[in-house]
This record gives sequence, structure tokens and C-alpha cells, in this order.
Amino acid sequence: MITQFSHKLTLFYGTFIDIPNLNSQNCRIRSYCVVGVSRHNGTIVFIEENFHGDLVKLAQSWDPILTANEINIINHTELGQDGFFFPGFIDTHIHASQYPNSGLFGKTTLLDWLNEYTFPLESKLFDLNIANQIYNKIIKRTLSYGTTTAAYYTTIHLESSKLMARLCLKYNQRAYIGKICMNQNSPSYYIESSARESIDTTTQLIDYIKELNDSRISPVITPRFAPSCDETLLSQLGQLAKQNNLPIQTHLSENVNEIEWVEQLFPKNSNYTDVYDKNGLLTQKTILAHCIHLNEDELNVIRNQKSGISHCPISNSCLGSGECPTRKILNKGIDIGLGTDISAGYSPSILEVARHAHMVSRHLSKHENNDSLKLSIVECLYLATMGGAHVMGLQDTIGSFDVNKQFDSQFIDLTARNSPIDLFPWEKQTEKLEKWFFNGDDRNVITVWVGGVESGLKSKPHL
Ligand SMILES: Nc1nc2[nH]cnc2c(=O)[nH]1
Ligand SMILES: [Zn+2]
Repeated sequence: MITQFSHKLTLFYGTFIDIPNLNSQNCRIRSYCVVGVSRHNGTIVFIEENFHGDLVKLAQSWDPILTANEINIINHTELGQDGFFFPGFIDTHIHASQYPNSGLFGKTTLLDWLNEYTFPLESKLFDLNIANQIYNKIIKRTLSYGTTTAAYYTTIHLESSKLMARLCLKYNQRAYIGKICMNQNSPSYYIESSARESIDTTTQLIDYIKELNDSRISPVITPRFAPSCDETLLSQLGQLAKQNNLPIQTHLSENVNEIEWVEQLFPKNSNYTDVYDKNGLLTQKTILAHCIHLNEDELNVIRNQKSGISHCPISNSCLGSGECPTRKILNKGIDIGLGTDISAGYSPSILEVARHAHMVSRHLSKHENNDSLKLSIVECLYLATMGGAHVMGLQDTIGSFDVNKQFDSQFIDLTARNSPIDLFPWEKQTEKLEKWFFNGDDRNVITVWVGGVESGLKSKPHL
């Protein structure tokens, strides 16, 4: 332990694959690549491609006073093209509190699903013991699938939301922690009594997370969705976000009955998006989940406000919500990333969400008889990493391997024990990547790092 912490620099050595730009036709693949990471702050300080020399000397050419025992070397070159570092996945929309309900939705759609499955479960997290069990499991599980950053929703409860913040730090996962705000149209057993109460508890969570003073976690202002917040609460949350320069997350235009309901509840607004816009909730730091049924005006407002969209295709299939027009959103120049939307989405794996995004785009393309709507594998992997970073406003910090970014990474071993992928000797690197895209899972995720430090409990036999 002592020697580990005396290291000033970690050198990660092997194949690095990432997708820094949306318009890339291919992934960026760098072989025999050395990525030097400062132990002090977790940032990448240099990158050297095609390196076959002495690693210690390379480190010393960057900092001559480093001694050999101050350099920690993680060398995965022995795997050649069968193993690679890949940016940690970014889950831009996940309800940590709903994890026990993964896969439980029967024949419901959004509004009856909320009443039958979701509110009864979320209300239980008033009990810290229950919250503790759920939050431990979801963080460990998402890390095991390679998620290094997540935008979490908790519940309306302050103490269990604080607990979630502590647990993200404990397991070393970068996270936004959003205490849900809801003061109307919710069951009597699960509702905040007033806008004041909701603002008070949100403010207390902001103060608590500020005191933890750790750049890996941030509070996020979280009105559940327009129907569950009155106008006073929505506008005060907009102000709170502005005063504290905080990110915002909510749901938008997921289900046609939801949209009709919003139109009845907010008759003065021109549409659903306008409800958020008029209350100061559309900013450069806003994450809008779903956005399936938006009209052109709404998309233009979102683009002009530079807000981002979280595409949650598994959730949209499970609840029969519809198909998000991803290509249209990308062509508009709106930032878009991926979300598991646990538990409306059954899977904690962003890789599985990425392949579902791929499939849904093909269905859309067939329905609309338009080939250009199909997303490529590279585009889906972009959404899972760099796209998500943009949506979270963290594009200068995470999402790809570049100097001055944090080293948030997973190491993928295609030959891992029980790997679901069979390789053949004639296969090219790009083909291996495509096979991983469609069949890879947590068995291929060997190690996960956030800020250059190993995360989670992958080495433990069970979670
Ligand atoms: N998918 C999803 N949509 C919502 N809209 C309001 N609340 C929720 C939620 O918990 N999940
Ligand atoms: Zn959601």
C-alpha cells in the first residue's frame, strides 16, 4: 500500500481505442501506446504511441527527477490486439434507487409503471438500511460493466442521497447525485409537502456534497418531470441551478400520454420543452432524458440553449415509449449520450444500451425507408463515451484518452476467462471490436480506473 502511494506516475501500456470525434469513420486505435498519468491528480500528462523502448527512461524524459520506484507500470502489451484500454462508459441517465426493479415492468407503460412499480419502491429508500443495500449493489454492478461516470437519480430522501454520494467516493465512481424533487401529482406516501421543503432538502444536499470537496462528485438539480413539480418549484430549481452553477437533469417527451398531461397541466406554455425553458431549466448543463416525440420548435430551443439529450433505447423499448430520432438530433448538432434508465431499462450495461441504440436505429430506418438513419458501431461507441461526456458538460475532463483529461478507463480482455466472444486467428482488430460490441459483457471488463486509480471490487468473487 505504502509503495503504491509513493508512486508519482502510472504508465499504462498497450492498445488504446477511443472515439474522440463524432464524425470519425473509425475508432482511433493506438498500439504499443504509453499513457502517463499523474498519481497526484489523475490526469493524463503524456501519450506516446508505437513505443518499444525503456518505459522508465520514457517517464524520466518527461520528468528527469523521477526515480524508478516512483513509477508504477501497468503493462498489457502481452495481449496484443486481444486486449485494449477503452474510455470508461458514461451513463447519462440512471435511477440508482430503482435497481431492484430491473426487468420488472409487466405490460405497463410510463404512467401506470410509475404508480405500480416505481413509486412504491422509491418510497422505501427513506430507510437507510434499504438504501444502503441498493446503492452498494448498483455502484458495484455498473462499475463491473465499465461505467466510470453516471448521472444518478436517487429519491426524495436527503439522508439516503447523502449516503449515495459517500458510496460513489468509496467505490471510486465519478457521479452526479440528484435528489428527486416532486411536490404534486404523486402518491400521498411519496411526495414532498411543498416547494419549500423540496428546495430546502436540495440545498442541504448541495451543501453536503460541497463539503465533501471531491471533484469526482457533484450535485445535480433534479425535478423528476414537469407533471410532478408545480411552477413555483420548477422556477426555484432553475434559480438554484443558476446561483450554484450546477447541472440539471429531468425527463422530457417520453410518452404520448405524458405529453398530453403536461399540456393540460401547463396550458400557458406552448409545449413540454417550453415548461422547462420558461423556468430556467434549459442550460448548457441540462441533461434531458428520452426526447422521443419532440417537434421541430422544441428541438430548436434545446439546440439554442445547448442542452444535451440522454438516449435510453432499452427503456424506450421496455415501456413501449417509442423510438428516439437519434440521427435527426445528431444532425441538428445537439449533444447526445446514452442512458441505461434503470429500472425502466433492464440492463446496467452501457455496452448493451449502445447495441440497442444500434438496433433501434435500424428499425427506424426501415419504418421510415431511410438508410441514413442507421447508426454505425463507431457512432454508438461515441455516444457511450465522448457523447456522454458532452451531455454532462465534462467533455474537457473525460470521454477519450487525451492529455489533460482524467484517466477514466476500462481494460477489455477479449480472451478473459468465460469470455462470451470466440476469436479466430485471421480476424482484424476492427472485426474484433465489432464482435466485442455485439457480444461483450462484464466478463471482458478486467479493471476499471477513475482518475488513474482502480475502482470497485472486480477482484472479489461476488458483488
Ligand atoms: N423512465 C422514467 N421516466 C420517468 N418520468 C418520470 N419519472 C420517471 C422515471 O422514474 N423513469
Ligand atoms: Zn428515467
